[in-house]
Amino acid sequence: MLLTQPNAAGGLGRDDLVSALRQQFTPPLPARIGIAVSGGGDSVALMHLLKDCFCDDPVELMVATVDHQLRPESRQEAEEVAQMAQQLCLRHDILTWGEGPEPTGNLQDQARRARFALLTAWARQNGIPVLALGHTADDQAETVIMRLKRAAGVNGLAGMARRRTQDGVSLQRPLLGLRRSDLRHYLRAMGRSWIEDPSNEDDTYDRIKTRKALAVLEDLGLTVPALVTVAQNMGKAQTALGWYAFLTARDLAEIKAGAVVFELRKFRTLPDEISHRLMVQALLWVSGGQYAPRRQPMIEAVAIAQRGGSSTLAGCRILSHRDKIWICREAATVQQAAGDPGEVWDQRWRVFAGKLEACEVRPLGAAGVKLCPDWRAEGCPAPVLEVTPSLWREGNLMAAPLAGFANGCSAEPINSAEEFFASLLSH
Ligand SMILES: Nc1ncnc2c1ncn2[C@@H]1O[C@H](COP(=O)(O)OP(=O)(O)OP(=O)(O)O)[C@@H](O)[C@H]1O
Repeated sequence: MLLTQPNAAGGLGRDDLVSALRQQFTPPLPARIGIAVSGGGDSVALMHLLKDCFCDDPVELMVATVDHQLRPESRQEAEEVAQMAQQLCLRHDILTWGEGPEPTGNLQDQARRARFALLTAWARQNGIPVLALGHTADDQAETVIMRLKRAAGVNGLAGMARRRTQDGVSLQRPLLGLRRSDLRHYLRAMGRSWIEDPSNEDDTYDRIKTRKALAVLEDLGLTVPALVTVAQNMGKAQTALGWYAFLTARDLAEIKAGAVVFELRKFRTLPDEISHRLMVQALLWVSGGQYAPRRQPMIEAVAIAQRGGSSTLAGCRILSHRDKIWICREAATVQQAAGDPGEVWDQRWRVFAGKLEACEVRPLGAAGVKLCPDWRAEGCPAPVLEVTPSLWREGNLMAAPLAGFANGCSAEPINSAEEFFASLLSH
């Protein structure tokens, strides 16, 4: 829903905004809601409106600001937000980025990823299940334009999700149906201040250029509400495609020895959009990665697999073997993985050593597979077993639970098969 009707004063009134926001939180209400406030107008408005929204409910609001330390004034701005929160009697924390190694590459992207990591870690530490972000309809429209520029598909054009889960925290964007101008109008009317980030005028940023271009496009009728509607329509198409991909996976996919396995004959006949979705989620599930590989390498990898060939992508090996396609870990990525029994190994397995003592968990490797006389009985190609965990003592293979040599040991996957299937519904 996009609220646009102005009141007599030219913008949505406080009550309209509070009621629009309240509708975004359906019962049961969480006991705590975290609010990510940069100090900009949107997130400051979010903080004030949420305070009004939940004044009669047993919901504790807590605020956090990330200090990226990328501008000299960032600390002071974070402290200003702390004061704003204090005036509303809300607890506020400053989370500082930059204590790790010097970032390289795309700084904006890294700052964004670091911000989400810091905010979700803060939420988890404080028992906060829901974290509210201040993205508005204008941000959504800008996102759609920026993704059009990258020739995005359905998922990209669906824009930012109203809700998504990251690291066990529900990230929500309750202002996504509201206009930036209405929020500024509200803040001014209530005599509230916010911080104007000077980079919001900096044309070297894509987003700022897009914001200015949108003002021109409005004259052509390519308005924020129209772009938000496109995002909503694409969101519905995304849900439908996710559902179709899920049902397809139930029909042609299985999980074996930590690998995702597709029936080649059925996989070949799928529409591109569906084979692509299955492959992306298989790669993410196997590698534990968070971001889908780029579109072109993905298209090539799917085409190779459909022709019965093999390739590597995103830390995984895509292997066609007889009538199946196997997506398993790439040997080079696990070669050095070593750990103790009981610990998480390669972020995906936990190996239990039974009565065996003084063993180390390592990949089985090609040499290890040859030491397992019954490996063929497992029905997996050797490269799939090579990257599974096994137990070693002083250079001797003691157990390979996934290659027919359990020796009283077992290996449990950290991510369940159901998580693979469910991931198709949410992407
Ligand atoms: N440094 C930060 N600390 C906490 N939350 C942040 C920070 N930067 C961004 N956010 C969150 O992400 C949302 C969108 O970020 P974006 O960079 O588009 O906003 P902004 O221009 O910094 O400010 P605003 O959205 O508040 O006007 C913000 O509304 C806020 O909820």
